[in-house]
Amino acid sequence: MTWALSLLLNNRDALNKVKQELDIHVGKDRLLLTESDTKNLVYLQSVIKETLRIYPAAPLSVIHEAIEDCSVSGHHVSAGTWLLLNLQKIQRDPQIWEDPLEFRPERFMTTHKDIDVKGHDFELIPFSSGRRMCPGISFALKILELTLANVLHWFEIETLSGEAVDMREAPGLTSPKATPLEVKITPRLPAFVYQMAN
Ligand code: HEM
Repeated sequence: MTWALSLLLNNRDALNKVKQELDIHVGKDRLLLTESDTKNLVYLQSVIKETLRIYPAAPLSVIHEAIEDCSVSGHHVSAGTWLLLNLQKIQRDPQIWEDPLEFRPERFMTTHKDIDVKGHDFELIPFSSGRRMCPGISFALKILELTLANVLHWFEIETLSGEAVDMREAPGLTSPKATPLEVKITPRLPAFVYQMAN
């Protein structure tokens, strides 16, 4: 959530496209979005994929142990070896992704429109892949979509100083930001919509 909001604040064109999509598919006369709304928000879904590509919540997988001798890209791996996947490195690999550090949700509507995060496309595996991949994937994606969509529907969001968000990462198991994201929020919808919800 934090990285998605930070990326959108630093990429106002993308933020405006999300808002346009919300205006078209939800409108400004209703507050709460539900799951049936989010399926129409294809640009927002691309924003989430692109965020999980550049800033996967877990940059490294959990430790896996080879149960038998095997070979990975020509490297011999003995049974019992502990293996970690560097998911972030794969997802930022310039041999696979053009301008990998650029935030371009449009990739997932054009050149990479058939790539998803469900563990089948090995260039994008923020939830890892295979039998031990993240069991929380469906829950995480739904909650991300719903929360991000609702927050961006309800509020105009700006940085406090109007300056770009500091995108430095801190070391950690879960991709923390080096500095907290601080934003100012103001209502985006007409007052009666918030009053109806009380
Ligand atoms: C955007 C959100 C999330 C991301 C990107 C994510 C990513 C991951 C990754 C990469 C792994 C390691 C898998 C492997 O090494 O093969 C993992 C494991 C796991 N995740 Fe998630 N996760 C997320 C949210 C969640 C949620 C919401 C839950 C629970 C409700 C959850 C529960 C777990 C569990 C239990 C494991 C360990 C699975 C095992 O070792 O068998 N995750 N997750």
